[in-house]
Amino acid sequence: MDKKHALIRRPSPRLADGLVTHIERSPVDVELAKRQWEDYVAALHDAGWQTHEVAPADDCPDAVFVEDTMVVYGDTAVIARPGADERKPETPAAEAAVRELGYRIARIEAPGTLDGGDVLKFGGTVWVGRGGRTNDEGIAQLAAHLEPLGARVVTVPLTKVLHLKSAVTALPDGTVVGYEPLVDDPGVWENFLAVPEESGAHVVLLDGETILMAADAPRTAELYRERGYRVIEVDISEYEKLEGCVTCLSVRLRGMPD
Ligand SMILES: CN(C)C(=N)NCCC[C@H](N)C(=O)O
Repeated sequence: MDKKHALIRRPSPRLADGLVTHIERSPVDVELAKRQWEDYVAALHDAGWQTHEVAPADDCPDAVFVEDTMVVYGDTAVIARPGADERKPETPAAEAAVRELGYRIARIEAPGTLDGGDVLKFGGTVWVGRGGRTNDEGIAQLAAHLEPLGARVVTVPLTKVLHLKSAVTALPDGTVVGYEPLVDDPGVWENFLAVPEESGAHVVLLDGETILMAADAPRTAELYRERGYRVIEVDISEYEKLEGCVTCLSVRLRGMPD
């Protein structure tokens, strides 16, 4: 069976200067963060994923959150135009990495802004959070790129957290999971499931039965196990201090369950 592929980007030595918008800044232990990143990558490898490193961007504190640089749909990679100016230099090397892997490239252009973390895909539907980082023009451009490929693009309000995937992600069966106090409108999803912990709302699908999530949501992990999933937990405390979560640290490529 073909390996599953994911992009990753190692943390910058300036990680501790990463952006913080909705939470209080607290000191980041960069050495611990590097070890946590190695463990995250090892968890992907253990689950049968092959990783491809985007060239490091040592001057960009938030570059490790590589998910934000693009939206991949089928054989197309739509290169994001980050809503935060500090993050705009992150995209050229990310684009080079997916181009090298054979993706067709499309781009969000000014005045559009869009961060990959604002985009949740499942079964042909693409929900996009319109909030701090992604604007209407960015969403319109994404729709123009993806709708001809068969996607249905739905705009979702987002005011309480940084990115849509800070609020909700989807389980392998399509259930959308979220920590309700941080979800603007849970009614957007017919199959919404409220989880008891904030970081329990963030899952990376490793295969149809296996979920990767942060280690600080044990009650939610148990809930997922009760639903029959194998749950792998990783400690990403240093990234959470920068409003990062498990999804942000990779981009899953072709053939992945979204
Ligand atoms: C789903 N999420 C949360 C992401 N995809 N990205 C997190 C980026 C965090 C960074 N400090 C920033 O403020 O941009």
